[in-house]
Amino acid sequence: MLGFCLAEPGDYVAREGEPVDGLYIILDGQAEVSASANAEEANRPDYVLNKYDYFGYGTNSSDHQVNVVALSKLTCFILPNQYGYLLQPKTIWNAEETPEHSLLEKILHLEPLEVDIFRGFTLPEGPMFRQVFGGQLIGQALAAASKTVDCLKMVHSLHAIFLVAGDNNMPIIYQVHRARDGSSFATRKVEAKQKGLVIFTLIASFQKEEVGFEHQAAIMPDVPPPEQLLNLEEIRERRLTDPRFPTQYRNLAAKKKFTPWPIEMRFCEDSASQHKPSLNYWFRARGKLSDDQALHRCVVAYASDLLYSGVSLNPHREKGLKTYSLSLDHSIWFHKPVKADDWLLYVIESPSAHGGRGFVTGRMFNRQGELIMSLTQEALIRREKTRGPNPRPKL
Ligand SMILES: CCCCC/C=C\C/C=C\CCCCCCCC(=O)SCCNC(=O)CCNC(=O)[C@H](O)C(C)(C)COP(=O)(O)OP(=O)(O)OC[C@H]1O[C@@H](n2cnc3c(N)ncnc32)[C@H](O)[C@@H]1OP(=O)(O)O
Repeated sequence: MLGFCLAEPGDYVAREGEPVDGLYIILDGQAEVSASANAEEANRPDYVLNKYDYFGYGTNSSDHQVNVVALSKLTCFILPNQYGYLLQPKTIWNAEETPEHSLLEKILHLEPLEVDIFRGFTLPEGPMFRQVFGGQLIGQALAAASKTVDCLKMVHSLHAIFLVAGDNNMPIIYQVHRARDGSSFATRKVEAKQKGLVIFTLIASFQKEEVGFEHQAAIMPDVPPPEQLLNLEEIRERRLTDPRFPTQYRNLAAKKKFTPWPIEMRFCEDSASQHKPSLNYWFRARGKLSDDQALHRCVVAYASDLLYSGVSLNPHREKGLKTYSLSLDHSIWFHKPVKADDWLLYVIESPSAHGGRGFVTGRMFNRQGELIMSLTQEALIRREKTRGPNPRPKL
């Protein structure tokens, strides 16, 4: 528990050699630090601690190295040792390969190259498409922007444009431009480059927590809870073993290289509703994510592009149809804090498809029915041109 310490003049607040039990912050009064009498320390002058000075947790030793004695009536706030981690500088993702850590932290990990310049990679363990996955660009660019913003400010909106298909086989350089740092808001522009060419841009706005007007008009649809639904891998498993599918189809499907996505998804409707221009599914990050809101926002941003624009193709799906689809732009508004390793319901609708472009809107709710995020995207949706193997990225 957090606590306070009240001391009278002459009281010892810390004694040399006794275990450090927390970080003490002086809220009122003065205290004197007196060094021990050993030879080396004896020459060190005593000094006085004033309001907002602190001592205790964070020194290199688990025992006090000095005495701290109240010079006047003293009030200290105590942050116990178990909360010391709050004072540690946090990376917004963890690249360490611990089995329980989410692959997403590795995917979103960036190497700092220079001030405001970072390098990201496309990992073979992650979902791989013919070009760099749009969600990866959004997540990594947001991670780069977040690293340059005061940690009290959180992203509340972002707008991204996909200019050129990225090459999975080369690193991506993220250059952050600090557009503005205000007292409540900060704005960042990020350019993602490969071979010197800008392939993607992001503009993101960050805000300090603020109390204000509140309402929520959006209502979470009534859908089964995730525990009652199958995930993508289970659906695939069923298809492989379901005798109603032709053996040839099952054999082909079994031969296809299959890498589970770092995002687990559970679909609320069965395949009969696949022709509706809408889709509801629960999703969450696989594995454990570090407790860092900036990271959780990067993770949902990443996940938000996985099964999204495809919904605008739903009414047009027919046997043998091969489509060519690419995200063109993507916007997100974060209304409330998000926990990406807990279930979120993604409610997607496509109000329009026209002129080779499909438009989708999305809302994400947490299990309590709170609207956490709103999203929009436009994507190129065409019939696939018949041609040779996958076209090479245009870099
Ligand atoms: C309910 C249960 C559901 C279960 C679902 C289960 C599984 C689902 C499985 C998978 C889903 C995966 C979903 C992943 C979604 C991923 C979304 C993305 O990540 S998209 C990546 C991000 N976006 C981009 O990279 C776009 C970057 N921008 C561009 O590439 C360009 O700006 C452009 C949009 C292409 C426009 O460029 P340009 O003006 O030059 O356009 P062109 O029309 O000239 O085309 C250029 C070039 O594109 C190729 N192309 C175009 N049209 C077609 C087509 N119809 N067929 C094939 N290829 C096409 C082609 O190379 C063109 O070059 P060329 O002129 O030589 O023909």
